[in-house]
Amino acid sequence: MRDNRCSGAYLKYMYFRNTKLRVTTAPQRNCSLRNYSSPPGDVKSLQSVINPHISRIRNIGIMAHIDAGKTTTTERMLYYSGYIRTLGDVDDGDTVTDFMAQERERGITIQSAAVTFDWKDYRINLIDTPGHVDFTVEVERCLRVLDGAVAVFDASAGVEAQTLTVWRQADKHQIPRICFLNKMDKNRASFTYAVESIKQKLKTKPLLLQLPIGEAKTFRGLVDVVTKEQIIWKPTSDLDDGKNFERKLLLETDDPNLFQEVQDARNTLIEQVADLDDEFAELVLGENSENFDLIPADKLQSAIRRITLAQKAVPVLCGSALKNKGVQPLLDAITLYLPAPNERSYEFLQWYKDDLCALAFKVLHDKCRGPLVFVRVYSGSLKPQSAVYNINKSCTERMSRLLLPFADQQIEIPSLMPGNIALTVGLKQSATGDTIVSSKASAIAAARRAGRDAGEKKRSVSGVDSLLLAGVEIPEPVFFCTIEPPSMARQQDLDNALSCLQREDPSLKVKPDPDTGQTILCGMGELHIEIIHDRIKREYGIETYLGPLQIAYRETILNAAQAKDILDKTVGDKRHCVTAEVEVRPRSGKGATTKPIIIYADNVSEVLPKELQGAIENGITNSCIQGPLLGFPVQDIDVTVQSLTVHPDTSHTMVSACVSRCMQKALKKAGIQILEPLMNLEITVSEDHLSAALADLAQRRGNIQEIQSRQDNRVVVAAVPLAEMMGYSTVLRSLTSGSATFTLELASYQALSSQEQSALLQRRMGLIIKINFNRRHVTSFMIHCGLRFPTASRARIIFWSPML
Ligand SMILES: Nc1nc2c(ncn2[C@@H]2O[C@H](COP(=O)(O)OP(=O)(O)OP(=O)(O)O)[C@@H](O)[C@H]2O)c(=O)[nH]1
Repeated sequence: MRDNRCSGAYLKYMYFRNTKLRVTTAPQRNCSLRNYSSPPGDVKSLQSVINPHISRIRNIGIMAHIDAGKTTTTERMLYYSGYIRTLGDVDDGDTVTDFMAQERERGITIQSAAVTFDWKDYRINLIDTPGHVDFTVEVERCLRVLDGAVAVFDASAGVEAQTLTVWRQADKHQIPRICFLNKMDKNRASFTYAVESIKQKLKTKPLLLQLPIGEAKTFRGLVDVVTKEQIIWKPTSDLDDGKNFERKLLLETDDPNLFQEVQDARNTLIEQVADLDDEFAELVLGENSENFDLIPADKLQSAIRRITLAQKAVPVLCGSALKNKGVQPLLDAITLYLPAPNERSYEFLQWYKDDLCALAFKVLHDKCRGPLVFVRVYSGSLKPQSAVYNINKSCTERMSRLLLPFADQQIEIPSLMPGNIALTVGLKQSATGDTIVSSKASAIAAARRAGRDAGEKKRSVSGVDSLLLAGVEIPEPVFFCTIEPPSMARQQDLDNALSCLQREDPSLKVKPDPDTGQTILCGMGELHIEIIHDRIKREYGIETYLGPLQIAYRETILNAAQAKDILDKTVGDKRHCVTAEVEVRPRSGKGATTKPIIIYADNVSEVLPKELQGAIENGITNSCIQGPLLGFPVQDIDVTVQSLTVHPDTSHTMVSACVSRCMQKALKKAGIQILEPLMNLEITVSEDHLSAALADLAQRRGNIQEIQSRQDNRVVVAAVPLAEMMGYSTVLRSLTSGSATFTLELASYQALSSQEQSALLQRRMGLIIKINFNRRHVTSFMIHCGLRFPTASRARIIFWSPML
């Protein structure tokens, strides 16, 4: 029976043979306490539980389009490995990895969850990642520290929009992968269709290691193409949990058609592998050239492993996680074909030798223990009660404890060796993407080695910069809205809550509105902002008010322009005097970057000290954060600093201020064009509802690019301005009786037409009106109109609105 206690902090004890480990649970999470049993009986000692040999570790992620079955597959893995005694279900909201209240209520994964378990003689550190496009950053930061991944597909849908995104992310981090065609039990599930779509859309070479026995309702098992064994799941009398299956050689007499199919599939696999692996090709061309049946399964498996690690092809398996079929062979394949941490090559490891080098990749906030920082150790070891040095923050921090993660529960451990992932307690400064080493001296020594290396290779790597493990690029948010506490007295609490949430979620941006002083929340999508709002209420007990969701437009310039500015100010007894002259030009080519490219005229660069250059660049960058027309970031501009004269006593702050003012003048002169986010939209809709969906798209300035067939459904691929997509899910649901699904992803920024631009300007600027309100009226007025109010001065409000 499942224990559903929720509440404050508690401790329980886990026994590894005779050693008792303390297990703690994050207190603030609304969780159902799961029944974790002790690890499998063949674990020899505590040491082998905590830090298995590196070759026996698999750090893997589960990634896919939304609803492909990642969490269901993960839950089965935990069950078969013995870490949970009862199977949870996404639809019942009781899986181990979806432990946040919002995840359980909505049946979707929002944050990645790490679990550690053993399968046969291997330690698997697994991260279940979200599939919704609003949480793509969450996927990427996990991929950054993983050595391999399982891409899960809905076998009735093949490759879907978000699969492409996560596949590209895995390509970027060069992660070897296995494909798992899930939902083989579903109506319209098709192994052939899914494989074909992997070939076509992911442009990869699938290696079919299994064939399904039956499809949709008749799906009952698999054939292992490598060993020619059939695997059939047999329900026991009262429990069909998938633990009971039979593996035996497939004989021609069992099923002559299937036998022939498997024979052909094995021959094709051998030819494919021989094409991609020279060592195996020699074997095939030598003594076994006449009869492929004689090629030993282990030789074929080793070659498939080499090919997978080199990312020349991807093994494909299939099953139905929900119907408890195919997960144990998937676990075997993870240990067989995905790399151990020491099989991945990282250039930086040679600079650290045996010193500690770790990457912080995720932060969780625990109300009692403070920030819990997830780290992956690449070299050296981590020990509790020790000091570590954060290279990004240039600070030394003390780590008090080390914990192994089991979703929302953790086990305290005495050390962490290379290749492993764990949680640290006590690191207050470290954030996602920070590189952690043992001491400042160790960082300097590694920087020296890296510098020597760079010199030998004639590359320019500047000292400590080369030591930073690449973090994760955080895309600019596309939505924003104001957020208000219920009363001024709770503003500080709200600020604290937001800063904790920001550390957990680097894609969440919080900034003050320079006009009104209000807090602005910027996020990756409607769902993202909704979840943050909900978390503030549940986890921090603050009922906040959100302004209407607005689009994060961009600004750019139409022409080149020059401007000159003189700043002459005396502060105290010091005279600060700067004269700056800049030219701005639109950048050709599509970059969509808000970072201006800065060039110096020869007469400036010749005499420019480094600190002064920093001040100039600060001024230029700051002026691009808020464009001159509507205050949106300015993108795609080149800047030339044509001249600069600075009085000897002038502070760098004054230089920045003067350059920034000069830039604002130049930008205004150059003429501003507003750019709006253009989204890639993919709608999967039945033939019956296709015309309704297309007619609606036409009214949303949608540009339909392609209509594809996906089994019995149609997939509409279109580009639509984000401004037209507010509340689209409700409209699409009513148009298609809830049968259609869609994904939306930022494609680019496009220029607004002059009419659209002036309509936007009117909407946003309107009239300047002064009103006197008391506090209660302000709040209710704000909810109804969603206008922009200054938090600081409640009584006298100045805002812009065309409505009044
Ligand atoms: N028919 C069928 N349904 C499945 C299977 N696996 C999962 N499902 C269902 O698909 C839905 C989504 O499952 P999840 O495991 O939450 O999928 P997910 O990929 O983790 O979803 P997100 O994390 O929200 O992207 C649930 O209703 C599951 O019950 C399967 O093998 N067959």
